[in-house]
Amino acid sequence: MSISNLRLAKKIVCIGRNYVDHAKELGNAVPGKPILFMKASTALISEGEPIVTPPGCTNLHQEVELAVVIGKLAKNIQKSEAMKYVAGYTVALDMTARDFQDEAKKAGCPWFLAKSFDASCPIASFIPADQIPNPHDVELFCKINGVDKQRARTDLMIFDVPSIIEFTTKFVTLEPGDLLLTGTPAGVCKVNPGDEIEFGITDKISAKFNVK
Ligand SMILES: O=C(O)/C=C/C(=O)CC(=O)C(=O)O
Ligand SMILES: [Mg+2]
Repeated sequence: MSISNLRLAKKIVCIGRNYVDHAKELGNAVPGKPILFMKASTALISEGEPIVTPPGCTNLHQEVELAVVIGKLAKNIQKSEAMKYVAGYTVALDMTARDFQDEAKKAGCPWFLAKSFDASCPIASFIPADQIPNPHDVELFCKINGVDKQRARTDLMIFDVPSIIEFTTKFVTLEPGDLLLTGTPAGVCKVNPGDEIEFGITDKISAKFNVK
């Protein structure tokens, strides 16, 4: 497989509540260890395809996130070795049906439908690792209809990329092409059909998607 074809990812592993301000804006405690969940690969969409509101959802949120692209098979990887397994990066939206998630949280049920519905993971293009020497020194942004909603530097992550890889690969083998979404900063909000969402890594990449 070609690592740069992000649509070939087998798994999309996501980290939740990885920025203090985002954990707080949703009234959550700051986690002591990474919170992991997954999106199906059928969640991936590329520019030109619409973000489709899932049936019955009345509170669809955008979450801009730095995404790490895994370059080689990774199992039980120590933090000190972790960056050798990173082929590159992209930027993604972790689209979230917040009403489904709130309902699932209240019932103590999984977030699967809230997070993994079709078209819930719009992605930009691949950036090779050498073009981002330090993934904790970039700025993420997200605009809705041209208005800034999210803008934050990735040094605000609670768990950095090597810590996430070490923690994840204790439990789950990561395969070439898999995507690791590293959590969203503050500023998530309701998006509506007809909205245009533009997001990216400042001075590196951006992408635009429309909500249907
Ligand atoms: O705990 C919640 O209410 C919501 C958490 C998330 O949706 C977590 C993320 O996906 C994130 O922080 O990026
Ligand atoms: Mg997220």
